[in-house]
Amino acid sequence: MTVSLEQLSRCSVAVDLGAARTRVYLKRFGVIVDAPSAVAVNTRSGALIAVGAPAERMVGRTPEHIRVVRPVSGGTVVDIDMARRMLRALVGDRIRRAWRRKPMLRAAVCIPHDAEPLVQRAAIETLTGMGARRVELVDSLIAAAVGSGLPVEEPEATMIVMCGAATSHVAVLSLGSIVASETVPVGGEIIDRAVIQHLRNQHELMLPNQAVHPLHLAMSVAPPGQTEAEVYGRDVSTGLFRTVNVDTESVRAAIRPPLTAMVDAIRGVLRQCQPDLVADLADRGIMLVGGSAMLPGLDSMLRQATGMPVHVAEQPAVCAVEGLGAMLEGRVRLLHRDPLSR
Ligand SMILES: Nc1ncnc2c1ncn2[C@@H]1O[C@H](COP(=O)(O)OP(=O)(O)OP(=O)(O)O)[C@@H](O)[C@H]1O
Repeated sequence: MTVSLEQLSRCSVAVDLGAARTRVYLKRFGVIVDAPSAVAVNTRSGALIAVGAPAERMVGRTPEHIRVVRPVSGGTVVDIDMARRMLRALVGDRIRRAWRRKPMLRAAVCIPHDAEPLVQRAAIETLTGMGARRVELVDSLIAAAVGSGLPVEEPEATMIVMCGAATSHVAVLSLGSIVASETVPVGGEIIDRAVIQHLRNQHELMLPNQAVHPLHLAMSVAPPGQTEAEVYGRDVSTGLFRTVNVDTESVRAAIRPPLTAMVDAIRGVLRQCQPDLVADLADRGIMLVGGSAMLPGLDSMLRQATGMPVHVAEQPAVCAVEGLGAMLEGRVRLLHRDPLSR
């Protein structure tokens, strides 16, 4: 997977198809889509009922003939037809009209660092099926590093930890390329499951999926000293609705075990690096990107476990698509002329 900045500057659309969210950047407009990667379908007629946020709100609330489908899993398009229908509905008229006017339209897509050829093919087919004549693939780690403002083109090591929904990637970059990397199957979904399990064990409460995010938010905005958050759910034995006050410290403790895999991956990547690179990283530290980077306390936990400075990107969730967009707009300069390679 190699693509030059010149090839990217000819693209007009950048797409990041994630397990949790789909993001689209339109040249000269910026991010025009940032929506859940979810589609609600009528299983009898095959008709699309809702896409994005309205489809996600239906999860767990659908009658038998409606199914909420997620066409992307772990950064891989698993249902190409549904992914195309979802993208078409999300981008709306703006891109569809541009696509019709300019049939030679090129698109750039973020692709997971370790993507197999079949995964690459699925991403390309999704976009060509929508009318793109050429699709450029860019490593999502490089795109996110650019989007988070890391000086990827410098002869200096930078470390990025991309915390997604299904997976997290740890990588060290230097001179526009990835020097060392590891992927762990830990992301927001596993963390949410650990929270749900904790409430079931400690409070005999079945927490609805939609209530996990407000709990994260309550933990992040809790004033110092306030250690409780109110959550609602279904009582395991009576089946009735009830609310409980949850000790946020115990929730933090419950999510620590899955996060240790992330720390192990950081250590593994450091072991693969030359001492000069590790010395750069000791100064510059780790940049956290991806939606799960917003998990309250993740940065301090990683700081404590690694002894390195840890920073969260300004807009961690959209770093990859913003970085790819910056490449399309020609806002990225590389000191060397090599293609952006893995
Ligand atoms: N404020 C927040 N606090 C904690 N977690 C959050 C927050 N906002 C989003 N998340 C989590 O971030 C995850 C989504 O991250 P992101 O948008 O980077 O995923 P994605 O790119 O779709 O996934 P992947 O890279 O795995 O394909 C979800 O699991 C969500 O629960």
